[in-house]
Amino acid sequence: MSNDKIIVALDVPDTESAIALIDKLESVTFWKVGLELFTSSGPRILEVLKSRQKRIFLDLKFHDIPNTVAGACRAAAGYGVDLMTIHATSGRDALKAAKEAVEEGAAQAGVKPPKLIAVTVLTSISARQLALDLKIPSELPEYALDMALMAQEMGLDGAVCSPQEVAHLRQICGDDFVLVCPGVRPTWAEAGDQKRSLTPSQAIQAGADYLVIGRPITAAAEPELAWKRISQELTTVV
Ligand SMILES: O=c1ccn([C@@H]2O[C@H](COP(=O)(O)O)[C@@H](O)[C@H]2O)c(=O)[nH]1
Repeated sequence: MSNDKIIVALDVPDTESAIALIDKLESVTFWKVGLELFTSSGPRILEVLKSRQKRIFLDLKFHDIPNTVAGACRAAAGYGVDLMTIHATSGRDALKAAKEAVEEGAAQAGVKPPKLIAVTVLTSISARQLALDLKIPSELPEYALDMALMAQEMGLDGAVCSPQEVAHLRQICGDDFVLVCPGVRPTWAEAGDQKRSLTPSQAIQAGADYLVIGRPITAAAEPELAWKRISQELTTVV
């Protein structure tokens, strides 16, 4: 089991902290740039990663009307990243417009189009919160599946889901649909704000293509050791 299935979340406040971490964790091949770092650093951080031949998940989780998400996706696809996100709850029209815009933006920039994947239900939301706070009447696993199926129908390449739903989504959405799981926690790590977790080996065994792991590595006293422990755990997965 190769450790290129692990995407490390570069959730740090600025470019300098990001570079320090990238250089410390040399054997990480796939990094996620999210809202915090992209807001502070802008596209510069993507150039840093590309200059080191890293793969990039640009996780900006767009959520807006079709015209606005399409504009954002067109621009972001031009950066030459590998994966991008939109919230499935943007709706059918927005998902379709976003997918078309990704293809256009990449073609205009002369780069390979990134895979566009839809966030189903944030992994920080519990079943209770989905019902009581968000007033969604469906059971959480069914709702996550419905969001993934809508994204698939609109031509998206995959979905973000918690490790607890990934087996079900894999079974229904098929092997070609990219399934990316955050909310992954080794037994020795704190859950923090994640509500629907499994361990790295459980998540891969359940059918995840990629795991997104941040704080268990990046906030560890020794990030290299944490990364090694997780990589080692995955070598046991058959
Ligand atoms: O449902 C989602 C979607 C995205 N994320 C992102 O993944 C990482 C997880 O970081 P940890 O430190 O391992 O909790 C983070 O960047 C989130 O923005 C998610 O957690 N859940």
